[in-house]
Amino acid sequence: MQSRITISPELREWILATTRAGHGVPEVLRLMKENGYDPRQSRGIVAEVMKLPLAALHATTGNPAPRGLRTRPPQAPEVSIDGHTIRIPVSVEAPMLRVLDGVLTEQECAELIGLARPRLQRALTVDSDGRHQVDQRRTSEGMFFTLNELPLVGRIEQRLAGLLGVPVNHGEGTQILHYLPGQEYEPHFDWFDPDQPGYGAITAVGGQRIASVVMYLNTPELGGGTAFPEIGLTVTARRGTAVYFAYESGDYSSLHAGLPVLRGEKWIATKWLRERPYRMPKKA
Ligand SMILES: O=C(O)CCC(=O)C(=O)O
Ligand SMILES: [Fe+2]
Repeated sequence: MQSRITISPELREWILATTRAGHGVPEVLRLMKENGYDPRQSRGIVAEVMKLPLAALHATTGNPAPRGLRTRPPQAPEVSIDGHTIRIPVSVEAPMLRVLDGVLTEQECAELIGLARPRLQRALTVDSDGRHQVDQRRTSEGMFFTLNELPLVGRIEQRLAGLLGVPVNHGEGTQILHYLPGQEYEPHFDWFDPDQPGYGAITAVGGQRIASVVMYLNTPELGGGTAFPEIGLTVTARRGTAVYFAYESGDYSSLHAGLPVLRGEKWIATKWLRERPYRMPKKA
């Protein structure tokens, strides 16, 4: 498991000396990339060394599109929405994260699994060109519902929109994933890397991702939780519960992983939200 990045004294000193010598943040980031640093982590490192908020650093590295919408984190102990009482037993501020108990009813979970099962395919991830491709880091099977594809799907989208204060049309289609014993989703970020060549294409519609909601549709017998290794948190996969977390691009505290299922199976529905209205790109 990846652990929190440690910043060596040498690197810290080099960043400070380079900026003192008059080089700007973009130049520092470029040099770090040339020397093999992961650009996604470099921003966080530079922000920390220079005691700058990450958002200020994005301004200096030229993010052309204006900042879009952000989610409104629901507050503990509970929120009532759409006739459901959603309890919030765990809150974290960095990354912004809430565990949401009772987002879905048992019946809704069972119905989603039943609808998704015949449509499962080897799960895909978005590659740097914005195309969907088989990803070795993710061994599960999955499928997507389009926005408001069925009354049940639309109802859940409305519920999440009300809960997080972001209109339904900022959501990507709900994704269902199915994991068998041994299958997992290795540590990753859900935000798109601004330094990847395909970033412009991926974010042309909808902009950057701003938050994820992972809803557990069943309770695996053993394993299968969602781990946040930077903060040492593992959320238990439990039918009807969800974990919501919000992030900015470059926020490495939002690193997370679907831990291997050890016994039984695991079904989740994932909702990714964008900063601007989003619609599915047309098939090529
Ligand atoms: O399976 C999990 O617990 C995490 C899933 C996830 O990270 C994702 O769908 O982006
Ligand atoms: Fe994820």
